[in-house]
Amino acid sequence: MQQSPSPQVTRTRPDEEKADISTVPLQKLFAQLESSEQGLTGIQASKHLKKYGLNDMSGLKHTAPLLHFLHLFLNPLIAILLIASIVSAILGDAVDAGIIIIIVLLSNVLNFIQTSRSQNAVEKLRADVAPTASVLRDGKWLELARREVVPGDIVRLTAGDMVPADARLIQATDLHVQQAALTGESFPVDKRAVDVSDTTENFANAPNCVFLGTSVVSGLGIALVTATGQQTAFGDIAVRLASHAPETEFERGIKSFGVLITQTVFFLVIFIVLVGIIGHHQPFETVLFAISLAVGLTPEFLPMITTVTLGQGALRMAKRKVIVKHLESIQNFGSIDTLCSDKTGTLTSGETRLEGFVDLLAKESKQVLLFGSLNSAYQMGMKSPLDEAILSHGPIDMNGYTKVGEIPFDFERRCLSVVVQSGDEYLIITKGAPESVLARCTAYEINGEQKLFADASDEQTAFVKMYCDLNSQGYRVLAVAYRVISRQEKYQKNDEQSLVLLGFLNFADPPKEDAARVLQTFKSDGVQVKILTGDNELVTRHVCNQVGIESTRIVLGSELDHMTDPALAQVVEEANVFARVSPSQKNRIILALKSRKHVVGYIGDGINDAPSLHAADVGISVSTGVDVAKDAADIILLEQSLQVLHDGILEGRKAFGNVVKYLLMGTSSNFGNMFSMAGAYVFLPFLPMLPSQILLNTFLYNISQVTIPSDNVDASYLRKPQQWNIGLIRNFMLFIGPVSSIFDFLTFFIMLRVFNAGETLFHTGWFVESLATQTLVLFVIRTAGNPLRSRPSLSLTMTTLFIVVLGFVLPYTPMAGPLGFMPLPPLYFLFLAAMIISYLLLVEVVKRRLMRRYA
Ligand SMILES: Nc1ncnc2c1ncn2[C@@H]1O[C@H](COP(=O)(O)OP(=O)(O)OP(=O)(O)O)[C@@H](O)[C@H]1O
Ligand SMILES: [Mg+2]
Repeated sequence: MQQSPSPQVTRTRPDEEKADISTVPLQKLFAQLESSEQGLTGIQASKHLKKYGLNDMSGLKHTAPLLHFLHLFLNPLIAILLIASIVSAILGDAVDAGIIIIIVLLSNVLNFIQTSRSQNAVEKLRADVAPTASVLRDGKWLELARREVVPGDIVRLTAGDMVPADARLIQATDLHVQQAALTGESFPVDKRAVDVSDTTENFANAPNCVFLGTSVVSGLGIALVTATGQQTAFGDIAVRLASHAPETEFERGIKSFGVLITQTVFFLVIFIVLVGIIGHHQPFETVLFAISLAVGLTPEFLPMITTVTLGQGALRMAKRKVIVKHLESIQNFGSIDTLCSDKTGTLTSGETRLEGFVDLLAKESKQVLLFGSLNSAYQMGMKSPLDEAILSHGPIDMNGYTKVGEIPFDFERRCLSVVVQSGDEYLIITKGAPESVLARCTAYEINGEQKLFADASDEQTAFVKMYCDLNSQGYRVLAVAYRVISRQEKYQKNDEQSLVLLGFLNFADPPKEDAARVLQTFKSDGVQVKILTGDNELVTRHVCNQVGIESTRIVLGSELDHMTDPALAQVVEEANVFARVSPSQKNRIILALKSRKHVVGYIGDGINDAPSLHAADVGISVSTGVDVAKDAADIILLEQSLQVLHDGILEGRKAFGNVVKYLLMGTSSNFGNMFSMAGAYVFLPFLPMLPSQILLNTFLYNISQVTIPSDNVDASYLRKPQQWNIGLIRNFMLFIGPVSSIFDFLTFFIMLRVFNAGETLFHTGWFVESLATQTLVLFVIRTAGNPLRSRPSLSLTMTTLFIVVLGFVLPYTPMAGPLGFMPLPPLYFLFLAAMIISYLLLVEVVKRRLMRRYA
């Protein structure tokens, strides 16, 4: 942390009697503070942790892995199936029941292991970017995970931090806190370590308390934590803020898919039970058959496959320096078609250099540099790249000036002031965007001589021209102004008036070398980039020209204020560059883009970016960004680079592509199979497949799918943003399902007529056929193009072929007896080969049509 010069610290002993404001008795906490200035000891801290729980909204509740596992058996279908098998075992058919139970167990074990493995891996990644707090423990300042903060801890607050818990200030220096989330007031509120007797009225405004859910805009504070997690005063608001944005298209899609399947399962079960009652079947057998079919139909591995695919995507992204905070956001990440970005640090290097400090005659001026430096050095907000540039310009003698006050920067005013004492005089020194500063000036100073601006003065026009010329050459410009002010308890925004304009600071912030090239790759991959910057239009245009962003039309923040939402929606479609926009205007632009059905990504690293990071479909921040921004983001880049972001987006598309493959498989081939089964049940004198065989079939099929997350995705698929397409999935079910049924019925016919099959031969023949067609069709469905041109991953090929071969050899193994199989006549395999080939060809034809329609 950067130590600010001469912080004037006010220090008060808190009065415990009067300020009992939290759920934890303050007396006790302060007593501990008295006894040591060391913070809590590790032992005390862990005691408190046990007592008050983790500092997050979930409290200490952590479901044990065993519970997770058992949860898998709570699925009603699985529960009924298990009960039914136990009954069946008691009634006599112990072998069959045993097989069913074993398969269910194996399925759940596989499911559980896969899911928890990828969840753990993702959890680890997330821990690396988890928010931290600066906490005093055993006399040392530590960066601890924010959830480990406990009541009684002493925490340190600096600009850009999120307040980690409810706390009472012990020390504060020019501390300003943004608590819009609590009070709606967007201008930072100042906080002091004072004693207050009455804290009951308008609690959030208590000047000596800071709250979870707020953030530090400027200044320093040291505070004693009084409440954490669910015990915090405004915890519920914080929960709402932290809680994830509305569910994504993908999550909605998965849900509606689930509903579709449940309905189908429901009707299928009723259908079979009815047929069973009317027809010739034993009731118990019927029930077991119906339930096995239902289990076969439900894509029970769907959550697992989604988690594993997204999890592997997250790991691959991490290798490319992109950390995903919420797995679900990967899908949105791959769907981004519009990327909104700020300018500094993303397009430009962010290593801003101070190039000039001039008076109003455009001559180099030591006073402009001195006043600029005083302002930058004494302000305790986030040091912007502009401040860093001023401070790294070289040593400046600031002796004789002590700081007495500050009016922090905000993105609406675009300027900031410090008040310094020099001798008996107090000066307010303001620096900021030239138009903002000029608007607050009534005079100007040349060669030490002050003159008032006349109304509509020529001088004013001349000064405007001065900075505009610099801007057009690509320089960023700040104006510096000052005036003599009286000693006041507190300085406020309206003290920034009647200022005297002194001169300008100009900065170079050249574009990144690879920016133009990377922007081109975004374009060719279907992502349009829009620039939303707080900087002015001249500088912005200059940078845009250099990196090849079309900027004939630059929309200004001031124009936005006069636009209705529908008009804005039109404008955001056409314009690529928005300059001098405030945080709330950035937010409006994003909402407007969303209203036009764009999937919007927003990348930003500042306090001012937090609202937009929330509003966008995917908020992207950088590991060096402020806590507030990282908190609001879904994705964190370990390097502020558009290239990294681009790579990440492609990984996101890949993960999404693989989840969709699984769904298409589940809805088409698997679904068709189960359907044929129900159909066969109507006319066959025996069950078309035994319940245990159905489950084995599904289990093996599922195993073949477990490697889908590792599969390659076609380059053509990665070339454009991908969106959830329930229409495609539904039509796959409606068209590809029946295609597989055609071949199933053909198999039935041949089994019965050509091979005169009895029950066991029939079961065996169909088992082998259905397993082979069901799994091999993956090679067709996994690509929108020609399957021979698209290479599947090695592991996917291996598992799929292994399962097919396993199906072929099972009837010849000792397992055949218990499973109810018998060897097949050799002629059958000839027939099977013909079937498989024509099936795959037919699916290919239908697939092409469907894919083209939904492309
Ligand atoms: N520390 C500062 N002191 C004075 N003025 C500042 C400071 N930081 C920013 N400004 C003014 O506020 C304007 C907006 O800030 P800034 O450029 O950081 O906004 P932004 O929206 O984050 O844009 P970007 O990141 O694209 O540059 C700047 O152009 C500058 O005029
Ligand atoms: Mg910025």
